[in-house]
Amino acid sequence: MHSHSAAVIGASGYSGLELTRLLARHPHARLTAIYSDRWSGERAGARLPLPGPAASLAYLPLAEGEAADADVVFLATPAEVSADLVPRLLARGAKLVVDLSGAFRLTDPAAYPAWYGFTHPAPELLAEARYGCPELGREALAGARLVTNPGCYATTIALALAPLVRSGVASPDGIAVTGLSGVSGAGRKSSEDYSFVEVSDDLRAYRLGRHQHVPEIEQTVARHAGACGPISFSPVLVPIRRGILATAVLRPAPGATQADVAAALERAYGDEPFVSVRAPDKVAVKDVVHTNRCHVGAALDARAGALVAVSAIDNLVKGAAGQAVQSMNAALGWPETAGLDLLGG
Ligand SMILES: NC(=O)C1=CN([C@@H]2O[C@H](COP(=O)(O)OP(=O)(O)OC[C@H]3O[C@@H](n4cnc5c(N)ncnc54)[C@H](OP(=O)(O)O)[C@@H]3O)[C@@H](O)[C@H]2O)C=CC1
Ligand SMILES: CC(=O)N[C@@H](CCC(=O)OP(=O)(O)O)C(=O)O
Repeated sequence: MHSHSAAVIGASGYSGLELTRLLARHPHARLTAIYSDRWSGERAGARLPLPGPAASLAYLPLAEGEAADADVVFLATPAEVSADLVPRLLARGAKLVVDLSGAFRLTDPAAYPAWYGFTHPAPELLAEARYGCPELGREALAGARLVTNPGCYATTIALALAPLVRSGVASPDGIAVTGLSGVSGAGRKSSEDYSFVEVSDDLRAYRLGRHQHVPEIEQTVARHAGACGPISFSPVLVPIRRGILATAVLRPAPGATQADVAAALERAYGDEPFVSVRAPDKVAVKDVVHTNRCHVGAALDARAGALVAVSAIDNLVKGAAGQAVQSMNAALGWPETAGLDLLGG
Protein backbone atom coordinates (compact mmCIF):
# COMPACT_ATOMS: atom_id res chain seq x y z
CA MET A 1 0.00 0.00 0.00
CA HIS A 2 1.97 3.01 -1.15
CA SER A 3 1.23 6.50 0.02
CA HIS A 4 -0.63 9.09 -2.08
CA SER A 5 -0.33 12.86 -1.76
CA ALA A 6 -3.54 14.66 -0.79
CA ALA A 7 -4.69 18.29 -0.97
CA VAL A 8 -7.67 20.05 0.60
CA ILE A 9 -9.33 23.03 -1.11
CA GLY A 10 -11.61 25.01 1.21
CA ALA A 11 -9.41 24.05 4.18
CA SER A 12 -10.62 26.95 6.35
CA GLY A 13 -14.26 25.81 6.33
CA TYR A 14 -15.75 23.55 8.98
CA SER A 15 -15.55 20.45 6.76
CA GLY A 16 -12.10 21.46 5.48
CA LEU A 17 -10.79 21.70 9.04
CA GLU A 18 -12.06 18.18 9.80
CA LEU A 19 -10.47 16.89 6.59
CA THR A 20 -7.15 18.49 7.51
CA ARG A 21 -7.29 16.86 10.96
CA LEU A 22 -8.09 13.42 9.50
CA LEU A 23 -5.66 13.47 6.56
CA ALA A 24 -2.76 14.68 8.73
CA ARG A 25 -3.00 11.37 10.61
CA HIS A 26 -3.99 9.05 7.75
CA PRO A 27 -1.74 5.98 7.48
CA HIS A 28 -1.64 5.90 3.64
CA ALA A 29 -2.38 9.45 2.44
CA ARG A 30 0.17 12.28 2.87
CA LEU A 31 -1.33 15.74 3.29
CA THR A 32 0.81 17.97 1.07
CA ALA A 33 -1.27 21.10 0.33
CA ILE A 34 -4.08 23.07 1.98
CA TYR A 35 -5.87 25.93 0.22
CA SER A 36 -7.61 28.90 1.80
CA ASP A 37 -7.73 32.51 0.66
CA ARG A 38 -8.66 33.90 4.05
CA TRP A 39 -5.83 32.11 5.91
CA SER A 40 -3.28 32.35 3.09
CA GLY A 41 0.29 32.32 4.43
CA GLU A 42 -0.61 31.09 7.94
CA ARG A 43 0.74 27.75 9.19
CA ALA A 44 -1.83 24.98 9.73
CA GLY A 45 -0.29 24.26 13.15
CA ALA A 46 -1.32 27.74 14.29
CA ARG A 47 -4.99 26.90 13.61
CA LEU A 48 -5.18 23.23 14.60
CA PRO A 49 -3.27 20.80 16.80
CA LEU A 50 -1.55 18.67 14.12
CA PRO A 51 1.37 16.23 13.99
CA GLY A 52 4.78 17.50 12.71
CA PRO A 53 4.79 17.63 8.89
CA ALA A 54 1.16 18.76 8.56
CA ALA A 55 1.58 21.45 11.23
CA SER A 56 4.21 23.22 9.13
CA LEU A 57 2.11 23.34 5.93
CA ALA A 58 1.13 26.91 4.98
CA TYR A 59 -2.34 27.73 3.63
CA LEU A 60 -2.12 28.63 -0.05
CA PRO A 61 -4.37 30.99 -1.99
CA LEU A 62 -6.67 29.08 -4.34
CA ALA A 63 -5.24 30.89 -7.38
CA GLU A 64 -1.88 29.20 -6.71
CA GLY A 65 -1.89 26.00 -8.68
CA GLU A 66 -5.21 24.48 -7.57
CA ALA A 67 -3.59 21.38 -6.13
CA ALA A 68 -2.62 20.28 -9.61
CA ASP A 69 0.03 17.81 -8.59
CA ALA A 70 -1.70 16.07 -5.66
CA ASP A 71 -2.88 12.49 -6.32
CA VAL A 72 -6.09 13.00 -4.34
CA VAL A 73 -7.87 16.36 -4.12
CA PHE A 74 -10.69 17.03 -1.64
CA LEU A 75 -12.99 19.95 -2.35
CA ALA A 76 -14.80 21.39 0.68
CA THR A 77 -16.06 24.42 -1.23
CA PRO A 78 -19.50 25.81 -2.18
CA ALA A 79 -21.23 23.83 -4.95
CA GLU A 80 -20.74 26.47 -7.68
CA VAL A 81 -17.01 26.59 -6.89
CA SER A 82 -16.72 22.77 -7.02
CA ALA A 83 -18.71 22.58 -10.27
CA ASP A 84 -16.10 24.84 -11.85
CA LEU A 85 -12.96 23.29 -10.24
CA VAL A 86 -13.67 19.55 -10.62
CA PRO A 87 -13.46 19.40 -14.45
CA ARG A 88 -10.21 21.40 -14.33
CA LEU A 89 -8.65 19.09 -11.72
CA LEU A 90 -9.64 15.97 -13.66
CA ALA A 91 -8.34 17.45 -16.92
CA ARG A 92 -5.01 18.08 -15.17
CA GLY A 93 -4.75 14.41 -14.27
CA ALA A 94 -5.73 14.16 -10.59
CA LYS A 95 -6.01 10.45 -9.75
CA LEU A 96 -9.04 11.00 -7.52
CA VAL A 97 -11.22 14.01 -6.76
CA VAL A 98 -13.58 13.85 -3.77
CA ASP A 99 -16.12 16.68 -3.78
CA LEU A 100 -17.98 17.40 -0.54
CA SER A 101 -20.47 19.80 -2.13
CA GLY A 102 -23.72 18.98 -3.91
CA ALA A 103 -22.28 19.87 -7.34
CA PHE A 104 -22.07 16.28 -8.62
CA ARG A 105 -24.64 14.43 -6.47
CA LEU A 106 -27.68 14.59 -8.76
CA THR A 107 -27.53 12.53 -11.94
CA ASP A 108 -30.02 14.75 -13.80
CA PRO A 109 -28.45 18.07 -14.90
CA ALA A 110 -31.94 19.55 -15.31
CA ALA A 111 -32.42 19.31 -11.51
CA TYR A 112 -29.61 21.81 -10.74
CA PRO A 113 -31.34 25.12 -11.53
CA ALA A 114 -34.35 24.22 -9.35
CA TRP A 115 -32.53 22.68 -6.35
CA TYR A 116 -29.10 24.39 -6.38
CA GLY A 117 -29.85 27.62 -8.24
CA PHE A 118 -27.32 27.23 -11.07
CA THR A 119 -27.07 25.65 -14.50
CA HIS A 120 -24.55 22.83 -14.34
CA PRO A 121 -21.35 23.71 -16.20
CA ALA A 122 -20.11 20.09 -16.57
CA PRO A 123 -23.19 17.87 -17.04
CA GLU A 124 -21.09 15.18 -18.76
CA LEU A 125 -19.38 14.41 -15.42
CA LEU A 126 -22.64 13.70 -13.54
CA ALA A 127 -22.81 10.18 -15.01
CA GLU A 128 -19.21 9.47 -14.07
CA ALA A 129 -19.43 10.69 -10.44
CA ARG A 130 -19.74 7.85 -7.90
CA TYR A 131 -21.91 8.47 -4.85
CA GLY A 132 -19.71 8.21 -1.76
CA CYS A 133 -21.86 6.38 0.77
CA PRO A 134 -20.03 3.02 1.05
CA GLU A 135 -22.77 1.32 3.09
CA LEU A 136 -25.22 1.89 0.22
CA GLY A 137 -22.92 0.84 -2.64
CA ARG A 138 -19.20 0.45 -2.03
CA GLU A 139 -18.77 -1.63 -5.25
CA ALA A 140 -19.27 1.51 -7.35
CA LEU A 141 -16.42 3.28 -5.55
CA ALA A 142 -13.54 0.95 -6.42
CA GLY A 143 -11.30 2.69 -8.97
CA ALA A 144 -13.45 5.86 -9.08
CA ARG A 145 -11.91 9.07 -10.48
CA LEU A 146 -14.65 11.37 -9.13
CA VAL A 147 -16.45 10.73 -5.82
CA THR A 148 -19.40 12.92 -4.91
CA ASN A 149 -19.75 12.96 -1.14
CA PRO A 150 -23.35 12.82 0.12
CA GLY A 151 -25.11 15.68 1.90
CA CYS A 152 -25.24 15.55 5.69
CA TYR A 153 -29.03 15.24 5.97
CA ALA A 154 -29.04 12.90 2.97
CA THR A 155 -26.57 10.54 4.68
CA THR A 156 -28.55 10.47 7.92
CA ILE A 157 -31.88 9.91 6.21
CA ALA A 158 -30.92 7.56 3.35
CA LEU A 159 -29.09 5.23 5.76
CA ALA A 160 -32.36 4.87 7.73
CA LEU A 161 -34.75 4.62 4.78
CA ALA A 162 -32.87 2.48 2.24
CA PRO A 163 -32.86 -0.90 4.06
CA LEU A 164 -36.47 -0.51 5.23
CA VAL A 165 -37.74 0.12 1.69
CA ARG A 166 -35.39 -2.38 0.07
CA SER A 167 -36.46 -5.21 2.41
CA GLY A 168 -40.14 -4.51 1.72
CA VAL A 169 -41.07 -3.81 5.36
CA ALA A 170 -42.02 -0.25 4.33
CA SER A 171 -43.61 1.33 1.29
CA PRO A 172 -41.49 3.56 -0.99
CA ASP A 173 -44.43 6.01 -1.04
CA GLY A 174 -45.72 8.50 1.51
CA ILE A 175 -42.44 9.03 3.43
CA ALA A 176 -42.16 12.15 5.63
CA VAL A 177 -38.96 13.16 7.43
CA THR A 178 -37.97 15.78 9.99
CA GLY A 179 -34.23 16.50 10.28
CA LEU A 180 -32.74 18.41 13.21
CA SER A 181 -29.33 19.93 12.51
CA GLY A 182 -26.70 21.73 14.54
CA VAL A 183 -25.56 25.13 13.31
CA SER A 184 -22.18 24.03 11.85
CA GLY A 185 -24.28 22.38 9.11
CA ALA A 186 -24.69 25.84 7.62
CA GLY A 187 -20.91 26.36 7.30
CA ARG A 188 -19.06 29.52 8.36
CA LYS A 189 -21.89 31.79 7.30
CA SER A 190 -21.43 35.36 8.32
CA SER A 191 -25.12 36.11 7.89
CA GLU A 192 -26.98 37.53 10.86
CA ASP A 193 -29.44 34.60 10.81
CA TYR A 194 -26.73 32.30 12.18
CA SER A 195 -25.31 34.57 14.87
CA PHE A 196 -25.34 33.38 18.50
CA VAL A 197 -28.14 35.72 19.50
CA GLU A 198 -30.37 34.57 16.62
CA VAL A 199 -29.91 30.79 17.01
CA SER A 200 -29.49 30.25 20.76
CA ASP A 201 -32.60 29.26 22.77
CA ASP A 202 -34.52 28.83 19.52
CA LEU A 203 -35.76 26.14 17.13
CA ARG A 204 -36.84 26.93 13.61
CA ALA A 205 -37.82 25.06 10.48
CA TYR A 206 -36.50 26.23 7.12
CA ARG A 207 -36.70 25.51 3.36
CA LEU A 208 -39.74 23.25 3.95
CA GLY A 209 -40.30 20.96 0.97
CA ARG A 210 -37.57 22.65 -1.08
CA HIS A 211 -34.35 21.59 0.65
CA GLN A 212 -31.60 20.64 -1.85
CA HIS A 213 -31.18 17.19 -0.27
CA VAL A 214 -34.72 16.06 -1.22
CA PRO A 215 -33.89 14.90 -4.77
CA GLU A 216 -30.62 13.39 -3.49
CA ILE A 217 -32.41 11.28 -0.86
CA GLU A 218 -35.06 10.16 -3.39
CA GLN A 219 -32.36 9.27 -5.93
CA THR A 220 -30.29 7.34 -3.35
CA VAL A 221 -33.20 5.35 -1.93
CA ALA A 222 -34.51 4.57 -5.43
CA ARG A 223 -31.06 3.43 -6.58
CA HIS A 224 -30.60 1.18 -3.55
CA ALA A 225 -34.15 -0.04 -2.96
CA GLY A 226 -35.61 0.03 -6.48
CA ALA A 227 -38.23 2.73 -5.86
CA CYS A 228 -38.89 5.90 -3.88
CA GLY A 229 -41.88 8.20 -4.06
CA PRO A 230 -41.70 11.95 -3.36
CA ILE A 231 -40.42 12.55 0.17
CA SER A 232 -41.71 15.37 2.37
CA PHE A 233 -38.69 16.79 4.25
CA SER A 234 -38.72 19.35 7.05
CA PRO A 235 -35.28 20.57 8.17
CA VAL A 236 -35.01 22.27 11.58
CA LEU A 237 -32.09 24.34 12.91
CA VAL A 238 -31.20 23.54 16.53
CA PRO A 239 -28.80 25.46 18.78
CA ILE A 240 -26.07 22.83 19.13
CA ARG A 241 -22.70 23.06 17.38
CA ARG A 242 -22.72 19.75 15.51
CA GLY A 243 -24.88 16.68 14.94
CA ILE A 244 -28.03 15.68 13.06
CA LEU A 245 -30.96 13.60 14.28
CA ALA A 246 -33.66 12.64 11.78
CA THR A 247 -37.02 10.97 12.33
CA ALA A 248 -38.71 9.41 9.31
CA VAL A 249 -42.31 8.23 9.21
CA LEU A 250 -43.00 5.44 6.69
CA ARG A 251 -45.98 3.27 5.81
CA PRO A 252 -45.31 -0.29 7.02
CA ALA A 253 -46.10 -3.19 4.68
CA PRO A 254 -49.29 -5.06 5.63
CA GLY A 255 -48.41 -7.71 8.21
CA ALA A 256 -44.88 -6.40 8.85
CA THR A 257 -43.74 -7.06 12.43
CA GLN A 258 -41.19 -5.41 14.71
CA ALA A 259 -39.02 -8.52 14.21
CA ASP A 260 -39.10 -7.97 10.42
CA VAL A 261 -38.07 -4.34 10.91
CA ALA A 262 -35.19 -5.26 13.23
CA ALA A 263 -34.06 -8.02 10.84
CA ALA A 264 -34.01 -5.61 7.88
CA LEU A 265 -31.72 -3.19 9.69
CA GLU A 266 -29.48 -5.94 11.11
CA ARG A 267 -29.12 -7.55 7.69
CA ALA A 268 -28.07 -4.23 6.21
CA TYR A 269 -25.71 -3.06 8.94
CA GLY A 270 -24.75 -6.05 11.14
CA ASP A 271 -21.24 -6.18 9.61
CA GLU A 272 -20.69 -2.45 9.08
CA PRO A 273 -17.90 -0.80 11.09
CA PHE A 274 -19.56 2.63 11.14
CA VAL A 275 -23.33 1.98 11.26
CA SER A 276 -24.98 0.44 14.33
CA VAL A 277 -28.57 -0.55 14.95
CA ARG A 278 -30.03 0.73 18.23
CA ALA A 279 -33.45 0.88 19.85
CA PRO A 280 -34.92 4.10 18.38
CA ASP A 281 -35.11 5.80 21.76
CA LYS A 282 -31.40 5.03 22.24
CA VAL A 283 -30.33 6.89 19.08
CA ALA A 284 -28.70 10.14 20.24
CA VAL A 285 -26.42 12.80 18.78
CA LYS A 286 -24.09 12.69 21.79
CA ASP A 287 -23.14 9.07 21.00
CA VAL A 288 -22.00 9.82 17.43
CA VAL A 289 -20.58 13.32 17.62
CA HIS A 290 -16.83 13.51 16.71
CA THR A 291 -17.04 10.00 15.21
CA ASN A 292 -17.69 8.60 11.73
CA ARG A 293 -20.61 6.61 13.09
CA CYS A 294 -24.31 6.53 12.25
CA HIS A 295 -26.77 5.09 14.77
CA VAL A 296 -30.11 3.95 13.40
CA GLY A 297 -33.26 2.36 14.85
CA ALA A 298 -36.89 1.85 13.86
CA ALA A 299 -40.12 0.95 15.65
CA LEU A 300 -43.57 0.03 14.45
CA ASP A 301 -46.30 2.29 15.78
CA ALA A 302 -49.11 -0.22 15.24
CA ARG A 303 -51.83 2.04 16.67
CA ALA A 304 -51.10 4.77 14.12
CA GLY A 305 -50.15 2.38 11.30
CA ALA A 306 -46.71 3.98 11.02
CA LEU A 307 -43.10 2.83 10.98
CA VAL A 308 -40.84 5.41 12.63
CA ALA A 309 -37.09 5.38 11.91
CA VAL A 310 -34.55 7.45 13.84
CA SER A 311 -30.95 8.08 12.83
CA ALA A 312 -28.07 10.29 13.99
CA ILE A 313 -24.64 11.34 12.72
CA ASP A 314 -22.04 14.07 13.18
CA ASN A 315 -22.67 16.33 10.17
CA LEU A 316 -18.98 17.21 9.87
CA VAL A 317 -17.68 13.61 10.13
CA LYS A 318 -20.04 10.94 8.73
CA GLY A 319 -21.93 13.84 7.09
CA ALA A 320 -18.81 15.31 5.45
CA ALA A 321 -15.06 14.81 6.12
CA GLY A 322 -15.14 11.31 7.68
CA GLN A 323 -17.32 9.86 4.95
CA ALA A 324 -15.09 11.55 2.32
CA VAL A 325 -12.05 9.78 3.81
CA GLN A 326 -14.00 6.49 4.01
CA SER A 327 -14.87 6.82 0.31
CA MET A 328 -11.27 7.66 -0.64
CA ASN A 329 -10.25 4.48 1.18
CA ALA A 330 -12.85 2.47 -0.76
CA ALA A 331 -11.87 4.07 -4.08
CA LEU A 332 -8.15 3.38 -3.59
CA GLY A 333 -8.51 -0.13 -2.16
CA TRP A 334 -7.44 0.73 1.40
CA PRO A 335 -9.31 -0.60 4.47
CA GLU A 336 -12.38 1.63 4.82
CA THR A 337 -11.56 2.36 8.46
CA ALA A 338 -8.03 3.64 7.67
CA GLY A 339 -7.45 6.98 9.34
CA LEU A 340 -10.91 6.87 10.93
CA ASP A 341 -10.31 4.29 13.64
CA LEU A 342 -8.53 6.84 15.82
CA LEU A 343 -11.87 8.59 16.28
CA GLY A 344 -13.89 7.32 19.23
CA GLY A 345 -17.13 5.41 18.98
N1 LIG B 1 -21.10 21.96 7.09
C1 LIG B 1 -21.60 20.74 6.88
O1 LIG B 1 -22.11 20.08 7.80
C2 LIG B 1 -21.55 20.12 5.52
C3 LIG B 1 -21.14 20.82 4.39
N2 LIG B 1 -21.15 20.21 3.16
C4 LIG B 1 -20.73 20.90 1.95
O2 LIG B 1 -19.31 20.94 1.92
C5 LIG B 1 -18.87 22.18 1.37
C6 LIG B 1 -18.07 22.92 2.43
O3 LIG B 1 -18.95 23.19 3.51
P1 LIG B 1 -18.53 23.90 4.86
O4 LIG B 1 -17.33 23.27 5.41
O5 LIG B 1 -19.76 23.99 5.67
O6 LIG B 1 -18.18 25.35 4.28
P2 LIG B 1 -17.70 26.68 4.97
O7 LIG B 1 -18.68 27.73 4.60
O8 LIG B 1 -17.43 26.45 6.42
O9 LIG B 1 -16.33 26.94 4.18
C7 LIG B 1 -16.28 27.11 2.77
C8 LIG B 1 -14.85 26.94 2.29
O10 LIG B 1 -14.81 27.12 0.87
C9 LIG B 1 -13.77 28.03 0.55
N3 LIG B 1 -14.12 28.80 -0.65
C10 LIG B 1 -13.47 28.76 -1.84
N4 LIG B 1 -14.06 29.53 -2.73
C11 LIG B 1 -15.10 30.09 -2.13
C12 LIG B 1 -16.08 31.00 -2.58
N5 LIG B 1 -16.10 31.47 -3.83
N6 LIG B 1 -17.02 31.37 -1.70
C13 LIG B 1 -17.00 30.91 -0.42
N7 LIG B 1 -16.07 30.04 0.06
C14 LIG B 1 -15.14 29.63 -0.81
C15 LIG B 1 -13.56 28.87 1.80
O11 LIG B 1 -12.20 29.17 1.88
P3 LIG B 1 -11.52 30.60 1.88
O12 LIG B 1 -12.61 31.64 1.93
O13 LIG B 1 -10.62 30.64 3.06
O14 LIG B 1 -10.76 30.56 0.60
C16 LIG B 1 -13.91 27.92 2.92
O15 LIG B 1 -12.77 27.21 3.35
C17 LIG B 1 -20.13 22.92 0.91
O16 LIG B 1 -20.40 22.65 -0.41
C18 LIG B 1 -21.19 22.34 1.84
O17 LIG B 1 -22.44 22.47 1.29
C19 LIG B 1 -21.48 18.90 3.02
C20 LIG B 1 -21.87 18.17 4.10
C21 LIG B 1 -21.95 18.74 5.44
C1 LIG C 1 -28.14 23.90 9.16
C2 LIG C 1 -27.92 24.03 7.67
O1 LIG C 1 -28.09 25.10 7.08
N1 LIG C 1 -27.50 22.94 7.03
C3 LIG C 1 -27.21 22.90 5.63
C4 LIG C 1 -26.73 21.51 5.40
C5 LIG C 1 -26.61 21.06 4.01
C6 LIG C 1 -25.30 21.33 3.32
O2 LIG C 1 -24.24 21.39 3.88
O3 LIG C 1 -25.42 21.54 2.03
P1 LIG C 1 -24.90 20.75 0.74
O4 LIG C 1 -26.05 20.10 0.13
O5 LIG C 1 -24.36 21.82 -0.11
O6 LIG C 1 -23.88 19.76 1.20
C7 LIG C 1 -28.46 23.20 4.79
O7 LIG C 1 -29.56 22.91 5.24
O8 LIG C 1 -28.31 23.65 3.65
